[in-house]
Amino acid sequence: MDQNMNMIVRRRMACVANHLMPAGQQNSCISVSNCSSPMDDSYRRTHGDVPSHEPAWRTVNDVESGKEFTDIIYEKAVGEGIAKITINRPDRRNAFRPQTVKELMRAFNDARDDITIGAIIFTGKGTQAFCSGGDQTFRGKNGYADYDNFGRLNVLDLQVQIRRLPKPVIAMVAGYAVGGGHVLHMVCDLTIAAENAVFGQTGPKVGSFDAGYGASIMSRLVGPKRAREMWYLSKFYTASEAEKMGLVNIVVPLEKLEQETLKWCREILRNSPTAIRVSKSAINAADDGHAGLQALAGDATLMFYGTEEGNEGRSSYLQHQKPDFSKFPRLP
Ligand SMILES: CC(C)(COP(=O)(O)OP(=O)(O)OC[C@H]1O[C@@H](n2cnc3c(N)ncnc32)[C@H](O)[C@@H]1OP(=O)(O)O)[C@@H](O)C(=O)NCCC(=O)NCCSC(=O)c1cc(O)c2ccccc2c1O
Repeated sequence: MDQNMNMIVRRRMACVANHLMPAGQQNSCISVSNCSSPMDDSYRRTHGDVPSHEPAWRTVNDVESGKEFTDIIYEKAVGEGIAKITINRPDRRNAFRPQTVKELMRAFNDARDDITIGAIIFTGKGTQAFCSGGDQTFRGKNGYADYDNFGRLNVLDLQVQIRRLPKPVIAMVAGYAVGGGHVLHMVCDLTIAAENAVFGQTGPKVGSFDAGYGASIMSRLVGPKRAREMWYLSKFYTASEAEKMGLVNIVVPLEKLEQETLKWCREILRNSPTAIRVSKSAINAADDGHAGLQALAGDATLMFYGTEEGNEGRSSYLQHQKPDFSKFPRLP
């Protein structure tokens, strides 16, 4: 066996051994990219490597106003199914105010509705922060208020939107992902972190807490003991600590962050969109209760409408005829 083959076999065995270990005991130093990239299986030979070119980004305006967004940048990669949504308040470490959240929701909604988009990157402008949570200068007695005389906690709606969005949302994190910004990366499907990323909750330090997804999804990701630690102590964690805790998928050098994130997006885009859509709703289903079941069940209906059996019912109804369901097998 030549040296190259030897290495491939050792990596494959390490991956398999790691996969068979009980959850929580896996060797976290074997990163997914190390597992998948050097493989020389038939799929890889057929499909080749994931392209690594820089995409041409096209800026998308706010559909509601027809003008440029003020607090975010919304882009789509020309000819590829990738959207990128960037919080653009770097001087405040990308803290969000209600306007930021409203713009984010409109961009995510557009990316959901655009059937050419299959993966959405969510990030922050610059290298110092992904997002530092709610902008405390806008915080009042009943939430965050900018252009209104009343407060709101509209980031909670954004969290739900990302969780239910039937396409993968990938958090691309450089610098701080703290407070409400930490919750935002946790609700994303995947997190790709730069080596300079810093993770943590800050709420208890500034008189706040997120007792919704900020607690429940975190507890699922890192386990209840760690979740308590993160909230009670409000410590910060390095990217490599976060990777070991299961908070992030991979850590890469800062200069490779976007390249790696695009690679993951392109890898996803090579796969079946329906399989990915149903995987997302299935992974969320049990934790999300009725809302989770509804998303998964909606996927089943969506697919059923495309079948002959589904169409038999619809067309018979429209033609005022009895449907003939006898021609469809009652499968075991
Ligand atoms: C993120 C930091 C650790 C970065 O520290 P660093 O030293 O690098 O930078 P500075 O601290 O000097 O920051 C530069 C500049 O930005 C301002 N800034 C940073 N973050 C915020 C912020 N969140 N709000 C307002 N302003 C911010 C900072 O003041 C500086 O400005 P100057 O004018 O002074 O130069 C560090 O910045 C930091 O710890 N930031 C605060 C993090 C934080 O506590 N966030 C809020 C947590 S609460 C929250 O996010 C939240 C929001 C919600 O909407 C909720 C809804 C429902 C339930 C719960 C919610 C919730 O908890």
